[in-house]
Amino acid sequence: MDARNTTPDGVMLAGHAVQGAIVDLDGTMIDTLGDLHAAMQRTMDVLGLPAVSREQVEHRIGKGSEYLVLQVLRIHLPDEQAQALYARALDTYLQQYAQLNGEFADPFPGVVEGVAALKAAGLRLACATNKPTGLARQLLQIKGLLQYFELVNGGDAFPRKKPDPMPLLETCKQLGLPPALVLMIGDSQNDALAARAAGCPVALVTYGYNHGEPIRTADADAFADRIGDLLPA
Ligand SMILES: O=C(O)COP(=O)(O)O
Ligand SMILES: [Mg+2]
Repeated sequence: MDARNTTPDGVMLAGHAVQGAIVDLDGTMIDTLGDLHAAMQRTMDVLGLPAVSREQVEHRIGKGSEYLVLQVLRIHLPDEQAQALYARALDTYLQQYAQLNGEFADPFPGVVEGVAALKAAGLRLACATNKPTGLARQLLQIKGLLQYFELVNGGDAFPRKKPDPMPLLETCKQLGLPPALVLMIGDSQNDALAARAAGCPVALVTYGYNHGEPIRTADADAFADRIGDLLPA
């Protein structure tokens, strides 16, 4: 640990002395819009439904695959028909996604260096995403990020997803750290709400997907243009 940036309680990040960080995946570490759009478009093709735009997908990222698929169906279909098609659409989407995972996705600028710097500063790192765990682990591995994380918990890891605090509380338990000592780093108000409810400090990156809303409207302890900016210079 760099002595300038540390206190007896941990590393100073976003105004809090912390010993660990939980990092979100989509929109925070990796720009997955290309993957999610391609998987969703292929799903629409299989189902014989009209095209879906990148923006329509972008505004529905962050609450898990189930939410994305149902909300995209609802763009074109009345609710009853969307519900009736949902199980088949989700199944198709997950199959299509598994076939292209990582092909149209890349880490955002500064992410690999930033995550490495958090680790080098002595922080315990976990990833908590609403994406299914298997796809998340595979994507982090492909992009050279898996090695930095002790734990990866996806949207299927617990009964409830972010913005519920459960994934963060359970991840803190697995790390063996109290939530107040674990910084949540995310890109959406989902992450901020989950963190506040769990009692974790929270920092938000400014470049991700926030359901089409300006990110600075979310309640956070810090905002960062790059993950590495969270660490004192
Ligand atoms: O909506 C998803 O599938 C993933 O979103 P997250 O990685 O930002 O939690
Ligand atoms: Mg996200």
